Amino acid sequence: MEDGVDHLAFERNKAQFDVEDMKIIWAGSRQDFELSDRISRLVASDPAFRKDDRTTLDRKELFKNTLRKAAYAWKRINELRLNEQEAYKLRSFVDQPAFTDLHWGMFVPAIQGQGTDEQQQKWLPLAYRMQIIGCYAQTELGHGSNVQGLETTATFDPKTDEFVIHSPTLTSSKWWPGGLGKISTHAVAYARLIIGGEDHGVHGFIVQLRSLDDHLPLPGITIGDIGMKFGNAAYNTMDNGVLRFDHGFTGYQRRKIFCIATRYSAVRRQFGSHNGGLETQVIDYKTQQARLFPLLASAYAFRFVGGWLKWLYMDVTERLQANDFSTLPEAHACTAGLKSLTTTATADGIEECRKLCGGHGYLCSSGLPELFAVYVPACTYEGDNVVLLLQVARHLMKTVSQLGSGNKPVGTTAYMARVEQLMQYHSDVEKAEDWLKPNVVLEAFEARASRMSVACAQNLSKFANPEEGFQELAADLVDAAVAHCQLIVVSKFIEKLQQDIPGKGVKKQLEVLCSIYALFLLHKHLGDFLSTGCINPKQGSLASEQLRNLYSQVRPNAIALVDAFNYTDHYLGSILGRYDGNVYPKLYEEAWKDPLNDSVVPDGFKEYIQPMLKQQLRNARL
Ligand SMILES: Cc1cc2nc3c(=O)[nH]c(=O)nc-3n(C[C@H](O)[C@H](O)[C@H](O)COP(=O)(O)OP(=O)(O)OC[C@H]3O[C@@H](n4cnc5c(N)ncnc54)[C@H](O)[C@@H]3O)c2cc1C
Repeated sequence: MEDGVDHLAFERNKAQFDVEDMKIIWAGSRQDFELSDRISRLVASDPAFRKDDRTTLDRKELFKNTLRKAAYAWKRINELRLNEQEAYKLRSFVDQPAFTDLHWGMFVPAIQGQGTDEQQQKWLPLAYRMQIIGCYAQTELGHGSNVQGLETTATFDPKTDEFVIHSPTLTSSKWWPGGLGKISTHAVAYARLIIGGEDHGVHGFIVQLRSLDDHLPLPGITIGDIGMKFGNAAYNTMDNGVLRFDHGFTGYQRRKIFCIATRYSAVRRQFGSHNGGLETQVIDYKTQQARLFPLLASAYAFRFVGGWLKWLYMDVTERLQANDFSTLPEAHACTAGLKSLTTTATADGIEECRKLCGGHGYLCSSGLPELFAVYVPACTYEGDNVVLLLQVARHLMKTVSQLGSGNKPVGTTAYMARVEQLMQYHSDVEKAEDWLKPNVVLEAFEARASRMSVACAQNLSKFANPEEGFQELAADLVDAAVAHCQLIVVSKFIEKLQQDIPGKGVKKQLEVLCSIYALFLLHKHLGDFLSTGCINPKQGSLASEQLRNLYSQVRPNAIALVDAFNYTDHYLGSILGRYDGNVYPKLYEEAWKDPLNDSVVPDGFKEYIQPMLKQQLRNARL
């Protein structure tokens, strides 16, 4: 394999659609594509942003390296006069979790969203210029999901007109906030508001943590990093912190893996050589396709539901401004459920992709171990995924209970209004191709979701105490919530396909991917569809037959479909996923860069190994 050669060119020539057109669809618009393309190339071409040495650095070196990159990124953002959107893209393509993520993603939005006018005027200009650096300090050692259980207190002192923030117990120590451990000068800290001895529940307070001159913690504040986390490098670039107040005073990557696993599956060959010819590309094994292509389809499905979520957010914001709260509970359930569904599927998908890449997927140079370690906590932070699904289930139970009351279900629960019809539904699929009809798929998903919700509601009604019933039936409720959320993703993919989609062959590919996504879910959750009586066993096997046909259709397009993500090799950070497919020489080259290969004879040989070989361990100093 030579350098400068596109080893995947034969794969790219097979594509039945125009990959440049798909890049635009993937990005959302030509403008979004051009922006991402420009900024990702800017980052990739700047040696200051190199990241291939990350897994070999010790924690202190890694952390300092993160600080340097964050400072350099901010310098470039100012020098190039990047706007907010460009700056956000630049930080994303630097691709190294840092305190700045929390500053811009949680601290600033918390002040914008929850601060008073006075607080906004005081703190936002400083935060925008990074003259103060902030974090979001909510979780405590004793409580994460249960926000109402937080123990930190903020007691109003009328004599000084100040809030006294205090950590009364060990378990009240703030624990986990990113950027808190070593860097943040300020925090939006959540504490119980106590006025005149009365507890007014949990509120956010802007608290200064460190001196703006010498960075030392302010009096009464004990602060530090919570220690090493999962994996090498990975999230260890972040100073997740611990904080205790002793009466101190006060005043917010999944597609990479699919790209890596798809490209490598086309490069990797095992068995099947005839008369000394080439062996079989592992991507041509049907088992590889059945594991890989649903993941590829999910990347597109989640991309489109993500675009729709943006719209939902804007819609709810506009309504709130007009004092219209009618869609808020449904929008909350929707965002909570989709966060849970997509992060769980992606975390599981990363491990599947590692296995799809065989042994080499276990090497840090594959990029997969680091991606795994960085990504998996997303199932926990910003709301534990099971806790979030239980919130969705509560909303679904409320929706079902109100069905007869004239309270019409809105948005993504609107299908529930047809519950009587959906309870009578029996799929009319007779042949495998029937499963390609969007309405056939949609109705089956609607019937399954509504029947699972109705069954839960019926079982709940058997309990004298509804809360006891909710606890007892929690696992079934979570399954019902998952069914509802999967319906949302499938329906939004289908809606996207009803729009005008320009570009040669693009729409056809998206139709194939949409069918794969939906039929794979149906295959995986066949038990749900059968036990609720939405489909019969024969129709289940017709869906599996159609799925196999669809895998054959996507096969020639697989490489082009991941090329459409338009990732630079820098951003992808994986030898297995290289655009040019030149995997083996680069893996070999990379191995020699490991610090263990700095010397031919390893440190420790003389003291420990030589005495063993020479049968002199008895006298050795161990
Ligand atoms: C990498 C990382 C970064 C983070 N960054 C921040 C940050 O910047 N700021 C911040 O404030 N916090 C941060 N956190 C904390 C994060 O928000 C919490 O970890 C999260 O909210 C989950 O809470 P927990 O850890 O208490 O889990 P727990 O709630 O203790 O969950 C433990 C188990 O109990 C289950 N469980 C909990 N409640 C229920 C229930 N009612 N019914 C059924 N099952 C239940 C959960 O499903 C889970 O299986 C971060 C965490 C991580 C891992």
